[in-house]
Amino acid sequence: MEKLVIEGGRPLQGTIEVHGSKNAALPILAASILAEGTHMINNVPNLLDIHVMLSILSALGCRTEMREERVIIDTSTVTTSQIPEDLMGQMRSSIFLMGPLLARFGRVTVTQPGGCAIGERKIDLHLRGLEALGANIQIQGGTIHCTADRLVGTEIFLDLPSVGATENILMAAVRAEGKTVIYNAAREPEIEDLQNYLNRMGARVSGAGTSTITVEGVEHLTPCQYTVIPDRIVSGTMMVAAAATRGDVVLEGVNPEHLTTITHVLRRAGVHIEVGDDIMKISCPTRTRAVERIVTQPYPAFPTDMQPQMMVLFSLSYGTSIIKETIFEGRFKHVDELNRMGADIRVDSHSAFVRGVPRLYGATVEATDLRAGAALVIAGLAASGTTIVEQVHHIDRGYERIEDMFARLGARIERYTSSPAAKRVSG
Ligand SMILES: CC(=O)N[C@H]1[C@@H](OP(=O)(O)OP(=O)(O)OC[C@H]2O[C@@H](n3ccc(=O)[nH]c3=O)[C@H](O)[C@@H]2O)O[C@H](CO)[C@@H](O)[C@@H]1O
Ligand SMILES: C=C(OP(=O)(O)O)C(=O)O
Repeated sequence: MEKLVIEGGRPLQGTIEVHGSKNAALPILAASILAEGTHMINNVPNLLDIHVMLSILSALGCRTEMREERVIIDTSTVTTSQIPEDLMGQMRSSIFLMGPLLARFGRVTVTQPGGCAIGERKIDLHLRGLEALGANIQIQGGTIHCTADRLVGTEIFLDLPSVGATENILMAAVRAEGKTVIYNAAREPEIEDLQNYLNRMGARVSGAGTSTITVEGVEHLTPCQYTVIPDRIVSGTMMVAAAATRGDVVLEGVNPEHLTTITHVLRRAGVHIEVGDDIMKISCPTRTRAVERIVTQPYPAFPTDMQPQMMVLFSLSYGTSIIKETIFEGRFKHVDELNRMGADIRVDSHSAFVRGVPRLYGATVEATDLRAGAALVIAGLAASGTTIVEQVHHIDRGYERIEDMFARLGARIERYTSSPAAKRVSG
């Protein structure tokens, strides 16, 4: 069990480069199955979820190798289209293998995916989309058997713009016969990145980034080299951390277009933000002010993956802010932990009422999921005294050694493996 120990109260200062996007890299790695041969994917972050995806690809028979931020995958040696249950359960993104395996081999067997415990997270839209393309789906106990002699393009209307369902259906449709149109598709930048990778391999996809995606099926795809986009949630987390500690931070290698909503909310709170082509400067010399109300919604609205982190900033702002969470019904688990650090947050149904306090205080808190964990780290950086964040493995799913990232900006943060004697020190 690892924990982070943070001595708070130091403004973050300096320059840092943001790593590649987890949520773009995961479906892209899964999509490599669609084309037989050797793929080279660059700017892949060194994260727990990425290693789980590589383990799944290896279990299927692929040869995989990760060197620094480059992944090489040879998909010509696949021997099975059944994903081991223990790997399926380690993350939500294991479900991304369904579409590609079905499209290439005509069959796939999976169990329920794992992932952050932030809500029910059904997969009905994934399954219905694959069925619409011609798949036969049998569910026995917890196992889902999916087969198809052929996939045929069709019109699919998603009841809600699910990111994962859009990506899964898209990956199956690229090798279906004829034309598929996905209506009410999710519009996240990671879907556009997947479209670009698929098209680089010879697919004919258009419309990603809008709510209608059109796919003209092709028989064959060719492996290629591709570079993943920067992680907009890691970028946003660093922006909020800079603001909450009243620091002065430059982020390099970011895509400011993907951060428009977060930038807008931070500016309303009084944070200074300068924007260049792939660089952003965040400074916050004085205490921020409340933002009356934000609502998490599908892109381009405010992202649910930034809700816990923004709650920390609001906890320290003048006045009362309201945050409404509309995507995941169980994504307020960080509230109790923040209140233990001196925050004043009350949850009523899907809304959190955040009354700003002048100061947070160090405490021992538990990361219940990935972004809740990131929020607690920010709270610890801004708080007076010592904060211990437990269950760090959740944070490692989405941030490349978060303690190193913040230590480079002057934070006092250390990771302990089992006992303080076995600590690894940063900063
Ligand atoms: C790896 C990845 O990219 N993860 C992101 C992806 O997750 P993920 O793809 O799982 O999120 P979805 O967009 O699918 O989920 C949105 C909502 O749709 C519901 N739903 C989804 C699928 C389905 O078949 N049935 C159904 O009811 C979910 O329970 C949730 O309430 O988008 C989320 C919403 O932006 C982000 O928080 C996650 O970081
Ligand atoms: C919820 C997240 O990831 P996942 O969908 O992989 O659980 C996240 O990245 O915040």
